[in-house]
Formats: sequence, C-alpha cells, structure tokens
Amino acid sequence: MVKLLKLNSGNYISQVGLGCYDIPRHATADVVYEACKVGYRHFDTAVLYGNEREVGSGIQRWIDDGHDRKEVFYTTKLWNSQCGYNSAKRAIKDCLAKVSSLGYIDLLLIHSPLCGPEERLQTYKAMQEAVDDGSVKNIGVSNFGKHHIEQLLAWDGLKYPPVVNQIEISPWCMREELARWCLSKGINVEAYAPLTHGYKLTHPPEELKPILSKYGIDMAQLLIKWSVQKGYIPLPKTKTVSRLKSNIALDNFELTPDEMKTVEHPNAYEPTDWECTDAP
Ligand SMILES: NC(=O)C1=CN([C@@H]2O[C@H](COP(=O)(O)OP(=O)(O)OC[C@H]3O[C@@H](n4cnc5c(N)ncnc54)[C@H](OP(=O)(O)O)[C@@H]3O)[C@@H](O)[C@H]2O)C=CC1
Ligand SMILES: O=C1Nc2ccccc2C1=O
Repeated sequence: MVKLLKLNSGNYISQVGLGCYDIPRHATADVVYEACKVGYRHFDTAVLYGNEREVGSGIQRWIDDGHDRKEVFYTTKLWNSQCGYNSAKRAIKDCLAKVSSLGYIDLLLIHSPLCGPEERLQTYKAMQEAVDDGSVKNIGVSNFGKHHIEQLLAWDGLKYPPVVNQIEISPWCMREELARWCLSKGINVEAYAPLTHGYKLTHPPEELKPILSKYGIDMAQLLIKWSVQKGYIPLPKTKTVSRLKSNIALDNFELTPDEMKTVEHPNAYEPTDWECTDAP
C-alpha cells in the first residue's frame, strides 16, 4: 500500500502518483480505472495533456464501484497560455467542468514559471481564490526554481504557500539543492519523469544489477523506491496496464544507505524534458 504524506495545507497525498502525460486519450479512462483497482490513489494530469476528462472518468468509474471520492487525489495544471488573473479564473472553471463529477480538484499547479514575475502572482491569486471557494483543495507550483518560490513567499498577497514544487528528478537529474531547499520550507517535492522517461530502463547500468537481483525487482521499481526513500512524491507514468501493479509494489524491500548512493549520480545532469527552473 502506498503511504500518505501530509502537505503543508494539512491535507494528505498518496506518495506515488500515476503520471498521465502521453497516455492516449482513448485508453486513459481504462488505465486510470485499472490503476485505482490495483491501489493507485493519486493521478497527475494537466491541461496540456488533453486527457483531464478521461482521467476524471476513470476515477469516477472506480468511485461508482462503491469507493469514497475522498480516497483519491486528482491533480491538474494550468498551462502557460492560461496565466494572468482573468485567464486563470476562466481556466480553473474549465478544469473543474471537465471533472465535474469529482466535485473539486485536489491539487492545482501552475505548470511553469515561464509567464514571468507579475503574471505568476496574478495566476496564483486566482488559484488562491479557487481554494477559498472550495473548487480546489491545494495549490502548488511546477518547474519553479528557488528564486521563483522566494518571490511567491515574499508576496504580500500570499495566503496559501505552495504545497508542492513538481520538478524533474531522477538519479541522473538529482537537483539536490533545490529539492532540499523546498523541503526545508515545508514544500513537498513531486518528482516527474522518475523513470527517466523510460530511457534508463531498457539497459540497467552494470553496477545496479546486483541490487536488482538481491531484491528481485526491476529498474522501474528501483527508481521509484529511490525517489520514495528520498522523501519525494514520484509520478511514474505507464499506459501499460500490466506494469501498473509492479510500479507500486515497493513494500517488500528497503534500499540501504550504500545502495541509495550506488543508484545516485549527483554530478549528472540529464533532464529528459524541458528546463525552466532557471527562467527569469
Ligand atoms: N510538470 C511537468 O512539467 C512535467 C510533468 N510530468 C509528469 O510526470 C509523469 C512521468 O513522467 P514521464 O515523462 O511520463 O516519464 P516516466 O519517467 O514516468 O517514464 C515513462 C516511461 O517509462 C515506461 N515504463 C513505465 N513503467 C515501466 C516498467 N515497469 N517497465 C518498463 N517501462 C516502464 C513507460 O512506458 P509505457 O507507458 O509504454 O508503459 C514510459 O515510456 C508524466 O506523465 C507527468 O504526469 C512529466 C514531465 C514534465
Ligand atoms: O508531462 C509532460 N511532458 C511535457 C513536455 C513538455 C512540456 C511539459 C510537459 C509535461 O508536463
């Protein structure tokens, strides 16, 4: 069973979420429903991914089986073109309409800092109002660097500090300084592309093979467990139903401190996606 972590809002989040980027729209509801059945309680999508409606339907199908809405955590993100106060207000309404049967969004993120300092705050203002009116339970940021978060924390309009910063983190893109700093501020770290977008899965590095055979696990399980033991909230994606269960079967082993070090590449910098933590 996936552990719950407490957010700085007082709400709880399931520590491993299913990344929903690039799950084909026609398959999304089925994958999400199957994920609920094997134990996922947290789903990460975005306006950009074009499948919010389908993620919502998969969750709703599971709720209709007799489960409680409160057990599931649904995240979406406002895209760059939806920044600014009025645009964000409209966009939040649209996001909620796409999953109307869920009644509320558990976590709403600003997808990136790229719209610039003033627009970021105006977007955040609209997000805070969504918390006030009950349509969103928690708000946070994604791809923010330290300076972006410092700006937000120093803003005199801040009412709800971000509960998470969602950034790319894997053993080949560790961002140790930023991650530690976020945690020191009470901001949880969501690790996106925890499986290196799949790149490191097919040919496990030689030095990791003894760890895989010692515990009888695969590379995906090793990388997800590494992230969990770092205290992060990894968001592994799979559109393959048969992979869902093993990606959260992490309870029967614990990596030793030496094994954690063997997995890590603190000097590597191999992001698989965009980089905007250094944007102005
Ligand atoms: N905020 C942001 O800017 C970003 C957020 N994200 C979030 O993070 C999530 C994860 O990142 P993502 O880039 O999708 O990549 P991941 O690092 O999660 O890797 C996904 C890849 O790994 C494969 N895979 C998954 N499990 C296994 C397994 N057990 N064995 C073999 N292969 C496996 C998948 O294949 P298959 O699907 O075919 O099974 C897919 O090709 C996204 O879906 C999204 O929710 C990602 C990027 C940016
Ligand atoms: O999951 C994602 N994949 C991406 C690729 C480019 C920009 C944003 C994203 C995501 O959020």
